[in-house]
Amino acid sequence: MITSFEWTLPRGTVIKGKWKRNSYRVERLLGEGANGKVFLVERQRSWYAMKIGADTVDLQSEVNVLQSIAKQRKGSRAEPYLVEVDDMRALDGKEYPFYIMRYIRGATLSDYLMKQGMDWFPVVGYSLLGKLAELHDGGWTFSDVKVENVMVADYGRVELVDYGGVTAMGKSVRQFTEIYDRGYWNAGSRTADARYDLFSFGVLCIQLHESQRLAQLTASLLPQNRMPEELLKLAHANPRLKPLTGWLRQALNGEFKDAREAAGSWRQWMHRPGQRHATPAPSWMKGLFVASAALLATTIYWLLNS
Ligand SMILES: Nc1ncnc2c1ncn2[C@@H]1O[C@H](COP(=O)(O)OP(=O)(O)OP(=O)(O)O)[C@@H](O)[C@H]1O
Repeated sequence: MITSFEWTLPRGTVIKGKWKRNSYRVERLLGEGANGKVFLVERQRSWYAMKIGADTVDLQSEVNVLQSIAKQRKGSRAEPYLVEVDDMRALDGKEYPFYIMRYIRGATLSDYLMKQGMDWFPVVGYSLLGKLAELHDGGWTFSDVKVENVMVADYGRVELVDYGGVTAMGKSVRQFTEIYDRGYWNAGSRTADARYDLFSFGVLCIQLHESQRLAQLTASLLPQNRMPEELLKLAHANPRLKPLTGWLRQALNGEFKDAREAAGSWRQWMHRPGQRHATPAPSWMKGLFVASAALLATTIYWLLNS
């Protein structure tokens, strides 16, 4: 595996693309991984995310996928994800490829749930299934579904990041993370299909609720004993996941036809009697409530005094 480069870009650094000549001002590092570093950058008062690649070939294949997805979505009203592709020269004198993408203003999945509460898990899960279904409709699998690659914006709206693993259906999955991988759990091949992502989604649900036990399990199991049944035991022992065991069994055993069917079944689970719903009021509504209460108090005070 190619590891990321060592240097970083201090706040205020201006990056000028070698070919397109557009300039971007660095605000801060958003994250980094095996394929490169992602910075928050500004250009003409708009924020973007800039991914600088450690390896030209890897970044190019990610860009190719993003370009194909963009072509398929041409005409859609959604803001494009891929904005620009270029090269830059770093202080070490070497050239690095980069691409500019839409900045996703949100928290990572685990941070979001930690802050907003686990009652948001069903909503977020449903939104993620919808995102996967959209990608599958275009003939792609995300392939590297994992907690780190899911960001959540307001009201539980999910965005996927890191398109480095996206694979055309029927091809071999190239980028995956062991514990989320169907092959690792002896539950099927590494051929990209909708069920591959649904399997990883199932592991993600367990990872969010039982990360420690899942880590212990993977450390203790012999490779031949890794089976979906072991994952389901973890789910069954968790009070929040227990009611979802039936759904998880279908996802982990590849029994859903596609992500839409899985999402439909998830929705039924969400709306089953007794399920707690996350329906917090939007912040503007809370603000409005506070303002009205203050206005009422002032009016009463004024009436009493006049
Ligand atoms: N468009 C974006 N908007 C906001 N944050 C982003 C965006 N893209 C990436 N990030 C942040 O940067 C982190 C690293 O990005 P990314 O996963 O693409 O890098 P990577 O090198 O491919 O990582 P990995 O080793 O997981 O493959 C993400 O986990 C996320 O926190």
